[in-house]
Amino acid sequence: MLTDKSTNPTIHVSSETGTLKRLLIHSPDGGLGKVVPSKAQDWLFEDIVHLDTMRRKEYDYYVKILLSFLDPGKIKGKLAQIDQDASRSFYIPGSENYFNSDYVIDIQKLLAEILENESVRTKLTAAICGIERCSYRVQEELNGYDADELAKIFISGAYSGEKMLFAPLPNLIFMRDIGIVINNHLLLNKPAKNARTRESILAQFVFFYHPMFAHIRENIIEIPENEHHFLLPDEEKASDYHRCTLEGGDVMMVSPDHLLIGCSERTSVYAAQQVMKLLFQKDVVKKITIVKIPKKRDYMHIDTIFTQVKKNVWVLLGSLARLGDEARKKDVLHFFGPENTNKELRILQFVKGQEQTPIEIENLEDLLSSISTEDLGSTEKVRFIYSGNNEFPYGEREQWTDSCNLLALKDGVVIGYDRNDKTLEAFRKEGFRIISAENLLNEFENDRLSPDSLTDTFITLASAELSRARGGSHCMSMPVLREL
Ligand SMILES: NC(=O)NCCC[C@H](N)C(=O)O
Repeated sequence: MLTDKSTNPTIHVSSETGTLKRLLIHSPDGGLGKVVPSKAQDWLFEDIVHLDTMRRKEYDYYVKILLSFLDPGKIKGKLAQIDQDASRSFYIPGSENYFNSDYVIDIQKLLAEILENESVRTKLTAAICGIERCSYRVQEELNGYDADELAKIFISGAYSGEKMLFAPLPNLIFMRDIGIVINNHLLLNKPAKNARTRESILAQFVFFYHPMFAHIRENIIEIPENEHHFLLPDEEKASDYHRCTLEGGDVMMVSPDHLLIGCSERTSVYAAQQVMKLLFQKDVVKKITIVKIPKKRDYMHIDTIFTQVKKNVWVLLGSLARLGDEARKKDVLHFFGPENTNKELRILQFVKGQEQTPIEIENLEDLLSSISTEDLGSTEKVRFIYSGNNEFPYGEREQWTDSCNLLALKDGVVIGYDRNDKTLEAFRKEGFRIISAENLLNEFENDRLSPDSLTDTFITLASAELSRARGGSHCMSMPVLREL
């Protein structure tokens, strides 16, 4: 494995809760403030958002917490000064006071860096202008912009004078979905929704051209389209068995040998099969579990239904798990229900070399327990925390606002939204400290707590605006380096 100056790898992820060392993010850019009601749904937002509130009161805290854990020198002792700056220049790539961390990295910064290279700039500008149907003259004009400005235009869709050129990319804040690190390989996505196509082209260029990924270039995996794709009638093309789409929220690296892939509204069975074939061929993992969830906007990706909190602790949506199955079976007439009502979630596990004889796993809890005990070797009792404390109707309500979508900064220390009261109550009952990002930052600043000594903690993030974008902390992160 290639490394940076030290002997440590720069890209490697083989668990969901090992101490996070480096990740990609994207702070909400001007494009989010330009979503109009008539396009909100097409652009995969449920509502328009108030950009300034989303930044200052919500996302900026996410960044400050990430820096406190991953690159404390950038923030320690400077909190008051950062908070006083009305221009927020600390958070804006390319600005004078930008935090410019090598560990908490905004993709906009990497994009600007690759655009310094003339040949890359020309190619990427042509690619973007092609999909956005820009005239040749616009293409020439764009080529003349400096790298920082061009990166901003490609992401926000607007010139700095605010004039719009093409649609914004409001979903780029959900970095998880554009690619996923699997051990020392990087799997690129194939977005299911048109609104996310430009994101994946930008990501492709960043991963293939930025020096940060140069040593793993051979390890970048792109999923091949069905070779007969262009010959198929449109309705067949759309079927799950021919459509080739995959988004990062459906891929979870749970242990060095074991990968989960969700088949969902966004990730097709065909793409999952292709990924399985490639990863087994390249010997990247030994076991792949396919978790098929209902194709429903509410669920979107598997990371909206469950995430890992600690080696032996998971948060999940009860109605799709064993509890939900048991409740449905109590309904005496379930037997006559439409096919699949009684089995909304199916799990098949494939082991390399025995792909023809997969094992069906009965329910989510059984799968997650086996990951904790067999894959991760946890000897402690496996615990499940249910969305909304599994009380009707809070389980579904809080799942919709990302109660199950948590990012682990280290084993047992997670960050998630503050609005899911019943889920937080359930965490408290399981012995977790609940503390707001703002209070925790003050505790760090005054040396009353430290990231290293923190255990079993749920850090809450204000979420009135962020949750309208339909994703949580897990979705907003793309880990590239974690300890085991
Ligand atoms: N991994 C995730 O679940 N990502 C959330 C993506 C939300 C975004 N508005 C979308 O619909 O694609």
